[in-house]
Amino acid sequence: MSLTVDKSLLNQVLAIAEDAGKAIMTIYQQDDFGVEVKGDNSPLTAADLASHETIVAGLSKLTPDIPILSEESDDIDWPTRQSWTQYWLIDPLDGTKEFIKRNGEFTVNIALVESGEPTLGVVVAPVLETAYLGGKGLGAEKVKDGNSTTISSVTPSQSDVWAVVGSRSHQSPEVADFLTKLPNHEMVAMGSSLKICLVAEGKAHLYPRLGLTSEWDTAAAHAVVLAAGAEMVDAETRLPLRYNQKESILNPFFIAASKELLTADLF
Ligand SMILES: Nc1ncnc2c1ncn2[C@@H]1O[C@H](COP(=O)(O)O)[C@@H](OP(=O)(O)O)[C@H]1O
Ligand SMILES: [Mg+2]
Repeated sequence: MSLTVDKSLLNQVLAIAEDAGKAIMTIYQQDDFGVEVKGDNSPLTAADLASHETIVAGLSKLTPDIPILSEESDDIDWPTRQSWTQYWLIDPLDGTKEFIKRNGEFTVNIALVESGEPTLGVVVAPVLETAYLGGKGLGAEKVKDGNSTTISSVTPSQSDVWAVVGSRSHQSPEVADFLTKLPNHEMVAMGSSLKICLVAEGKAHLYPRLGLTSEWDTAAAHAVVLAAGAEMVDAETRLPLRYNQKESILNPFFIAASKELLTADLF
């Protein structure tokens, strides 16, 4: 069965992501949630797992034939993944470090990837009560307090101070070096996929991620930013970021910005 990306599918996926957000909030509100350290040294909480279970149950019911790759069930070999033309790529709790710090800057990410391209994405920030949605041919929107607004990326004019967004918990020397080459700019620190969403809604002009991420960290917000008129490119080749093209699940270093800014050859 092949899925059609439409408004109805987007809303059904939003409902699943919101349910996952509720499961996370039940744990967020507890005085003491346990934190484990995973094999890759990253933190894991009961909230990551509760969100994972909720999303897998919801998507399996919605689309029983479409495979799911989650940060919390990533043990699927490359020959199997390589055969997928359509799959759900999810990060049940992106920004686990921000969750543990209780600063609200974490998200639930659900993306549909088709032939390497993220064609539908939902990013929910449960504490901020905000959702970002986007789909190919559907545009991008932000839903806050039940109100939906259309969002689009913005290109800075020559006199604008560029708003550049970067990770709150994972800085890199490469980003520090990159910033020295930019025109007048200010840096905003933010956790999780919210950085890409800030580019999608025009609150940030540029997000240089010159550090490691995995494909589930970016796919959902990537679909939103594409629908908002921006792009995410490999920082070296400047080609659009693609998914499920290789055995490693790691993304190359990348840059997110409006298409116009990326083609202006200013950095
Ligand atoms: N060295 C590394 N290798 C792979 N992914 C990394 C990484 N350092 C950070 N990340 C990813 O960056 C995400 C957090 O992004 P940010 O720093 O922008 O808030 C983490 O998501 P999780 O919180 O889902 O594990 C983690 O997957
Ligand atoms: Mg993540």
